Amino acid sequence: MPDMASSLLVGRYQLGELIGRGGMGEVWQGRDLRSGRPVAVKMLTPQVAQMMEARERFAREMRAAARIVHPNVVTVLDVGEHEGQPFLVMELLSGRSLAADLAERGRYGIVEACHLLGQAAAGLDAAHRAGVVHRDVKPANLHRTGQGVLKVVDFGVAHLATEAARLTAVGTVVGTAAYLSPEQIVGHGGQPASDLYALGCVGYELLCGHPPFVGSAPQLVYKHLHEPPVSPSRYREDVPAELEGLILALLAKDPAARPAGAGAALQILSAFTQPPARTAWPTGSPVPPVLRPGGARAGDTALLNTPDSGPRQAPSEGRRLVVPVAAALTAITAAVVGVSLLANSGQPSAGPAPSGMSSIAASEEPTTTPSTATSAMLTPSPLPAQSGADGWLADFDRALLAQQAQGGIDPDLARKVHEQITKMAGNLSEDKGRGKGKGNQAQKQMRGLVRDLFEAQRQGKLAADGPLSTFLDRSGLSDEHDN
Ligand SMILES: Nc1ncnc2c1ncn2[C@@H]1O[C@H](COP(=O)(O)OP(=O)(O)OP(=O)(O)O)[C@@H](O)[C@H]1O
Repeated sequence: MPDMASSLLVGRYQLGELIGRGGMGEVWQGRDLRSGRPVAVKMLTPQVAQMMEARERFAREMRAAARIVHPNVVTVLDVGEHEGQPFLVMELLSGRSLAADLAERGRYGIVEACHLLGQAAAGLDAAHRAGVVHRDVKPANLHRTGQGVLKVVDFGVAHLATEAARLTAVGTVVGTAAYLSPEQIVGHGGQPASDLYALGCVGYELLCGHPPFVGSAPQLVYKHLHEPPVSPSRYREDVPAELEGLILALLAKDPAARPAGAGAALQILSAFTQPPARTAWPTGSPVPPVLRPGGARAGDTALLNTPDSGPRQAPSEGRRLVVPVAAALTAITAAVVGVSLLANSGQPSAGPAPSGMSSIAASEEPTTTPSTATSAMLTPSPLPAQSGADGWLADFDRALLAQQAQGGIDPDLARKVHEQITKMAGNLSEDKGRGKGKGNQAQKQMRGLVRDLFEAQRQGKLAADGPLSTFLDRSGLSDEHDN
């Protein structure tokens, strides 16, 4: 590959240092001279470019990827060609990939693994809802930023080489084939369920320190197709049975037997994570977070209090799951059915919204700003580091998804809130890139959104119990709202 250092792409993107190399190309630090924004630029190798069935397809996939605006998905900013070499421009991430993290740490504690996996599931859920399938979910494509936010990267790039080519290409096969679903191996991949299988492989690796199947490429192919995975609890006995059930369900050979969607997986994972670490409003607001009287806190329960104190002895061969996979699947299905029933019945809606109701809860179309009348009740304070707000929004969205999976929120309201969150995340990301934070405006929007949800709670559109309601209570804004 030609040395691209200091190159100027399409008169706009100035390349700096090389960040790293992968099978498809190189990733460079860069700067968008038009906006001044620091960016990451992925240059595809000429070989990969030649393997592309059509350049229009690459551009089409990248445009699709650019539509996914979510705190757990890297933002794609632009796509182009430099002297015949395709490139894509992304937000520049701090931190490192989970692959690099895993290489150093070996494996994760239960709560941390679920937290990371939950973020990956949230990002994939957003992509699938936007009609985009990743096709190459693996630790190298899950980036953990310096602020601890996980971002799914490399959407839509995997199609550039066919699965068959990737299976035979020396050097690329082992890393990728370890996460390849059975249906991708036989050439029927490219559906959301394939991403769920790969997510299961990643979850397994986070918990056990290695993916479910290891070996040479032909061995991996055989095992993915025919061999049942060894239960994670055989490698570490502190894996809760329900979590093990989820991982094994994700690894089902038959795509139809996997959880119905990434959102369903997220719901199960949420049960194992600490109450979000950043549920407190990220402003350093003088108002302390409101904790529910008697509410459980991270580490209070034996279930959550699972410090990872290094390798443990494998439990005996005879160990059985306390909750079998079928039960976990039933729980997942029930959650999903619950959501669709809710959508049909329109519950828990409490009838038409009164005219003075907030924009989100009452209007058909989502709006970017909350109604000013009640926003004025909340006193905005300056936003902190925008990275803090990123994480807060990611937690917010996870809590929303978990609440939705429980059927505790009006589906229409959930959709609008999700749109608001993704819009705010996009605004924050853009502001950060331009180096000029619209902190006050973003903060106003977030406060307005919280206020709208308290209003929705009063109207019966949001259940008072559940992950989102707990998140709101702990936002530290509830007593501002009550005043
Ligand atoms: N937007 C980004 N900001 C910062 N670093 C990034 C970004 N995207 C990718 N990287 C990093 O660049 C390096 C190379 O990434 P790349 O996607 O080319 O390779 P890979 O994912 O390791 O392998 P492959 O492309 O074969 O799947 C990795 O270390 C990755 O973490």
